[in-house]
Amino acid sequence: MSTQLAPAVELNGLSKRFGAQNSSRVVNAVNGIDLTVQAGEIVAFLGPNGAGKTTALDMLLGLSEPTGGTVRVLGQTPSSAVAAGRLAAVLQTGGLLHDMRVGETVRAVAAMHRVTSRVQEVMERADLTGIARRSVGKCSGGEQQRIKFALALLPDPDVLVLDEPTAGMDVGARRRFWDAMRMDADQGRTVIFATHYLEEAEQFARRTVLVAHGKVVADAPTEQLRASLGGRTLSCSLPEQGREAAMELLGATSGIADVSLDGHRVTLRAADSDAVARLLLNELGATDLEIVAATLEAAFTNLTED
Ligand SMILES: Nc1ncnc2c1ncn2[C@@H]1O[C@H](COP(=O)(O)OP(=O)(O)OP(=O)(O)O)[C@@H](O)[C@H]1O
Repeated sequence: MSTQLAPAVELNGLSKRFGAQNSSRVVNAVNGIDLTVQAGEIVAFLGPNGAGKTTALDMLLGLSEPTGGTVRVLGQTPSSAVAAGRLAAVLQTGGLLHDMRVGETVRAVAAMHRVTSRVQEVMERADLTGIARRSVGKCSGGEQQRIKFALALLPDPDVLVLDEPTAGMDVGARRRFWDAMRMDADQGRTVIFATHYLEEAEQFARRTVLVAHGKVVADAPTEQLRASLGGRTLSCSLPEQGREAAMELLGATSGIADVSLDGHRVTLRAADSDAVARLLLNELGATDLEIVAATLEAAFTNLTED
């Protein structure tokens, strides 16, 4: 990998319309995305089905032309970045030859790109050395994605794009895939990946770009996105004496939502959990306080609901 001054990725007003302009079947799949990703960042593209993630990534990779706006990768057009081996991808589609063995596949593509010296390293990075002699056709979906990951690593690209790389994998396969990815990303590569899995964004990306209806609806550190949008859930036991009055007070306090009582335990959501915890413990005699961060799922639902 080489150092560079230009941002890793720059999307300006990126748009893609399918269908003729005046036709009733026109789809604005991507609708004016502005995004700058600096070298070394790991960014999740998170969004529901049909949000426009794949369409945006295809343009970022130069696989399709925007109908509006521009794409620069490391200051170049996507196709020159790909040709220079600086941009590579793991896509959902795209064939591997099933009759070839895993190691053979990686060696053949390495020979094509004249990078045979990298075979061993990428086999290790993608956790393939244990299955090098297995036929590709006998590999599980997760293993086949790791083969594609190895092929993408061969040119030692500065920017790696992954479109839902773990779609269809079970939890264990997903974890092994991300373990391999994490080891690699620690080397300073820029990684942009599309996912439906909220926990993948949470566990792997420091920054999350939330996409809905072809637009960016949020772009923030993943941690911050979750905290600011979802707040936290607090639950505690309230003493019987004064419980009714306490419930009334909680219900009437701004910044507190969804107050409910189950037996002697009250559960609520709060934006400022520290302040509410103080209120519960110091003023209302609460005990056994539990505070849980909202999931990204909650943040996601808040933001993408029409
Ligand atoms: N070739 C095409 N012709 C017409 N419409 C298209 C075409 N490709 C995509 N679309 C539409 O554009 C919208 C965005 O699709 P896209 O595949 O980019 O979404 P996505 O966020 O990647 O979804 P998923 O998570 O399901 O892969 C969808 O409404 C889709 O039906």
